[in-house]
Amino acid sequence: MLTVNVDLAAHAYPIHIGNHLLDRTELFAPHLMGSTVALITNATIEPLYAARLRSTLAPLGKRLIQIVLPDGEAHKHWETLNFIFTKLLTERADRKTTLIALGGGVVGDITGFAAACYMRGVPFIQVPTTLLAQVDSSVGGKTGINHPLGKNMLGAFHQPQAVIADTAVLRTLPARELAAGLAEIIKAGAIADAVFFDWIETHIDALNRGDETATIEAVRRSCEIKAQVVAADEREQGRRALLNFGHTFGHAIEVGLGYGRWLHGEAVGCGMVMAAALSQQLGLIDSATRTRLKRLIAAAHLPTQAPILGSDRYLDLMRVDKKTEAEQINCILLKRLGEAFVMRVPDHTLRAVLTASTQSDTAAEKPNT
Ligand SMILES: NC(=O)c1ccc[n+]([C@@H]2O[C@H](COP(=O)([O-])OP(=O)(O)OC[C@H]3O[C@@H](n4cnc5c(N)ncnc54)[C@H](O)[C@@H]3O)[C@@H](O)[C@H]2O)c1
Ligand SMILES: O=C(O)C(=O)C[C@@H](O)[C@H](O)[C@H](O)COP(=O)(O)O
Ligand SMILES: [Zn+2]
Repeated sequence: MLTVNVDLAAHAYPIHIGNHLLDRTELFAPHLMGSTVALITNATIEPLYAARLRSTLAPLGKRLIQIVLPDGEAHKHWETLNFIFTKLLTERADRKTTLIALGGGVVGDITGFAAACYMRGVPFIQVPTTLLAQVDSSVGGKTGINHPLGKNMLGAFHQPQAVIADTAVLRTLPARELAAGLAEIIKAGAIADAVFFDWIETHIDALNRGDETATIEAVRRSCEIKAQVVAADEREQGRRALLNFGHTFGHAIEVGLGYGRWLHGEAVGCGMVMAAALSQQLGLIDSATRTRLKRLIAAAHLPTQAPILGSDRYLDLMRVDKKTEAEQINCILLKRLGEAFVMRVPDHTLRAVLTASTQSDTAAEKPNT
């Protein structure tokens, strides 16, 4: 096992990474506060891993409440959140109850938001079970739900007590979900670490087939990068916005097509290609750099051609982004591979890139199916 620390003064916490951590009672014990634990998972993960986690927790003698959510991005909304609150209240969960999120980013984001709200805040632990959740969503304390008009529009910053990432559970992850996780790994390299980006390029085949050593290294380095960014700027006043590379376009794709049609990682993969095109259009990077990023995203089996929504619709959707100020769209752009920055981009420049990115391939509307 290896551990990456998130050095936040008020609430620092460990990210434990390794195989079979789900069975290690001693990793959970220090982070369970009161007498009750609420294990929150979804209908797909429950039959795979919940019993194992329940027996890991059993020696600690806590009362255990289990809450099983419907699976999917389309359920990341207030009704599912309210379902959690109703269960917690019915079961008399008190304000020392620790919530445990066992699942991917959807379970993690909703559970974290439930923890931020329930009785004005209870502790929670992230047990991420997708590659995407292990490399990105379980770390950093962004929690929330979607609104029909915008992605992650309701939420809170609420840091977990710990992240326990059991890389062995990735063996049951469908290939399409593995690829989605690779998008956020590529993002970490593209915005912050050119050497890591090179490493991903040379290990992409190993990562695609879920090679254990390569996967653990990718999880470790991605978490390290995210932990550094979050420790420097927990509430996204500046540098943390770089973690949004590809997301201004990506979130527009997710909302525009309907939640769940493209996976978050697929939309972000394609969004990074679009952001690289924009960076080139603005004269920040050359075509060789843009092509390198696009090739890596394609090699990770992610879509590189944007779905056709129409430029006006894209711009409307992009303007809902949380980085927008006074109706002006802010994008994360590349200076080079390994270095990114935020810039306000005028609509006419975005329109040119949107037209070029969507003009040729209607098959892109449904990736990997
Ligand atoms: N909070 C953040 O910082 C942050 C960062 C990135 C993404 N996100 C959010 O995360 C979400 C995407 O997360 P995701 O990609 O994990 O998707 P997800 O949570 O929908 O999980 C993907 C699918 O894999 C299944 N699954 C999970 N673990 C499995 C396993 N071990 N074996 C078999 N199947 C398994 C799930 O049931 C689901 O069907 C989006 O809502 C996105 O907005 C949040
Ligand atoms: O942690 C962050 O900060 C990120 O931006 C990570 C992203 O990968 C993630 O998708 C996040 O939820 C997007 O944040 P949002 O504020 O744009 O909703
Ligand atoms: Zn993301």
